[in-house]
Amino acid sequence: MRKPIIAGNWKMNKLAGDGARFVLNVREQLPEADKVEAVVCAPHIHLPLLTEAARDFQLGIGAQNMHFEDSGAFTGEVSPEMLKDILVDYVVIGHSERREMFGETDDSVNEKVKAAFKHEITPIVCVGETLEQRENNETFPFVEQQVKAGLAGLTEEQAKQVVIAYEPIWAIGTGKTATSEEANDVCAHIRQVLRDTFSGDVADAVRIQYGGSVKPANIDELLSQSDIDGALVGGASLEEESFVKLVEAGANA
Ligand SMILES: O=C(CO)COP(=O)(O)O
Repeated sequence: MRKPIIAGNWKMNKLAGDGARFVLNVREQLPEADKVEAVVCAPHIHLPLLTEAARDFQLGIGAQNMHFEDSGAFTGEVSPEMLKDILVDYVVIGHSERREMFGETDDSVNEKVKAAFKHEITPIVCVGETLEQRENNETFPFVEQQVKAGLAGLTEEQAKQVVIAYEPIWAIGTGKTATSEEANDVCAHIRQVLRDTFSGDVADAVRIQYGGSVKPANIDELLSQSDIDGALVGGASLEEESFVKLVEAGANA
């Protein structure tokens, strides 16, 4: 049984103090950590306050990006070593907004995934097609190559720990959700790719999240699907009440 993982992606929202208050407020309301993994991915500048607020409590704190080098002349960047130093446990890698707007490529995603493992940070690797690719029936091959390239060179033990977030770009922030069947078909295909590339054990172990306009009203149906093990949530993760509801849905899935 794969433990569901519900992660909020705050994107470029909230001030640090609001973020810390959010963590302090929700931590008592979240369900038992043995039933669900709850994570909040916040802007870098919030992370020290958030990891402090979440200390001794089972709410994971994640970054939304990082560089792959430990240190060096990379003005404006944050390294995996710096994230680990302030007790960050997760990092979102290859979000479509970073691929579209900040030049993230499959190669840089792969470098970052390997760097995350070097520092024992769990990578949440994002994949997903554009509307045009979906309409041209390119979803499966496109997502397949994103998964293969992103996870290239990992050992089986590392691959098992990766979290993959399938986020169809046309469903992000648009209010359009893929139907749960559409989402599940792609997640099942990703699992098949993991089986063919690594092994059945890896395919059985990897958690695959769906992301794109997930909210309390639609999460149950998404999580009831065979190959959807969680959600990566933007807008609906910003309010405490709806974040708690989403995590509760994960615990009941
Ligand atoms: O991009 C997303 C999460 O990473 C999805 O965002 P929304 O939930 O706001 O559609």
